[in-house]
Amino acid sequence: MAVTQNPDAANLTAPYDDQTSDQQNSLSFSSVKLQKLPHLTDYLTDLQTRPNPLENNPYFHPSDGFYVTPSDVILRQIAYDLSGTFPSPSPHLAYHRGGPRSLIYFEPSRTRVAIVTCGGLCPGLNTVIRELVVGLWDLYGVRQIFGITAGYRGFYSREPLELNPKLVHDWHRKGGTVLETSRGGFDLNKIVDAIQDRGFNQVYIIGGDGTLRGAVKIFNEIYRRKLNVAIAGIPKTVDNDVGIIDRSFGFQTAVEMAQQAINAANVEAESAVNGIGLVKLMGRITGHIALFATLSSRDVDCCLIPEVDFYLEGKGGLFEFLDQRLRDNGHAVLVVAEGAGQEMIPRNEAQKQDRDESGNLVLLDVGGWLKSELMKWWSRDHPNELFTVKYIDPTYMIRAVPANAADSLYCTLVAHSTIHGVMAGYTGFVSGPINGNYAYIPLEEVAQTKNAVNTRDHKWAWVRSVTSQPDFMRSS
Ligand SMILES: Nc1ncnc2c1ncn2[C@@H]1O[C@H](COP(=O)(O)OP(=O)(O)OP(=O)(O)O)[C@@H](O)[C@H]1O
Ligand SMILES: O=P(O)(O)OC[C@H]1O[C@](O)(CO)[C@@H](O)[C@@H]1O
Ligand SMILES: [Mg+2]
Repeated sequence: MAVTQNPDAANLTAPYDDQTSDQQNSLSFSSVKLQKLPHLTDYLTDLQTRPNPLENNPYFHPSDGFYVTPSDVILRQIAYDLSGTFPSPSPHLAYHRGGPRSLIYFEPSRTRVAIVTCGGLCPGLNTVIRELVVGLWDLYGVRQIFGITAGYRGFYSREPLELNPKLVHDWHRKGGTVLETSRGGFDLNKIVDAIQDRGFNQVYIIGGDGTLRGAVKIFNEIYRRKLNVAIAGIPKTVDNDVGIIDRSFGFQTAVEMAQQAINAANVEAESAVNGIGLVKLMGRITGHIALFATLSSRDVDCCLIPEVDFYLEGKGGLFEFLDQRLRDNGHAVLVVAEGAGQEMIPRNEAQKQDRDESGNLVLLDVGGWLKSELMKWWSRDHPNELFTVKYIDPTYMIRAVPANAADSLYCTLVAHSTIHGVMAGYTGFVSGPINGNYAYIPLEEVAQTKNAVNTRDHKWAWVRSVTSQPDFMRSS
């Protein structure tokens, strides 16, 4: 078999820095910049290729166009203003399209796989693990597949769990992760030593922003040691705080689960005199769950997220708004993301330092604080009127469930897309949907990019239009 260099490197990664502004404003192939993807051949130049075994799989009949080539790309941006009023990004960023390649860089019988889950739970974790195992086994004939238990620390402190399709066949029905997860315990050298000692040559790391930052370090160390080991990240973020990809698996399930809490809050509020239903939803630094749950509910009067400052008292404040809603409707429903309003809640010195095992700041309970402030406000301003606040905190109920149908489909596609990329020799990458199409994105780029709610785009305007809530801009 011929010795092959990374086919993408030579042809498609030319710099496009020196364009004129006219060229920058027009979308042509010459103004598209393909994001370079690390490949094992970047540092192991004599790797052999072999035909994709799907070629001989009795259930597959690869037709023309079945295999994805290095020139198949997904554009990052799909909305453009052709009048040129707003500058379009230049160059137009593109990523390699996910999918099977005609040549692969791994001999299936010598492939040894590790799969690990880290960070908080997310609906669909078990489905992704299941699909990785079944996909590697059925599509590529890989037989040595192991689960690393208890997150990153499991690499060096636990025996790997051998996985096969029979063992994982019903895992998609279970919430959580059968492999178990944890926070903290990231010891780079011990992890890479364990990967080397146990002979793993493909490592699939499923986790959120922290996990992906750890995966970048693992990839860099593997690169430094020049090991024939591919590292792939699969973004898992129920909060949807990881950038570039459309969203994570599990996010839609969490939004759907949140409806039960909002419905209950609405029933309680409607059934009381001057009733307020208050729901706190997950969202440490981003308010996507609260935002999407609000948009899909129609019963929410006000949505508070970390990206939008708010205040309680005075003109244009939350209390004035709620006073009016209670006068108009007799009840109101408030949805608050857990990371909202944190700077308004008094913190003692110990609470200022309080971090979880991974170093994430431990948040104070914004729902409990809001309830108590609401009660104080009402008894001060309306001492003789009935008032009720029913506070619902569904916390883990929105994430400790199996994925819904849409998220399950996502889990299958992301698992298979990642397997195809790894078998093709890509490493240090993440697979995820960009504008609905699965793409391969450099791990480092994803790990560095946060996905905050853009309060200047249409989604936040939709929230304002369904709730008619204040913008909390103080008039001077
Ligand atoms: N900057 C970092 N470098 C190396 N490892 C990290 C880094 N940040 C976090 N980790 C490790 O990644 C793992 C998961 O991190 P974390 O608990 O922050 O969850 P996460 O992946 O961000 O998921 P989520 O935000 O959904 O809970 C932990 O083992 C943690 O030690
Ligand atoms: O209690 P745990 O497991 O640390 O997880 C809580 C955090 O995890 C997240 O769900 C992110 O995964 C946050 O929304 C939440 O603050
Ligand atoms: Mg995180």
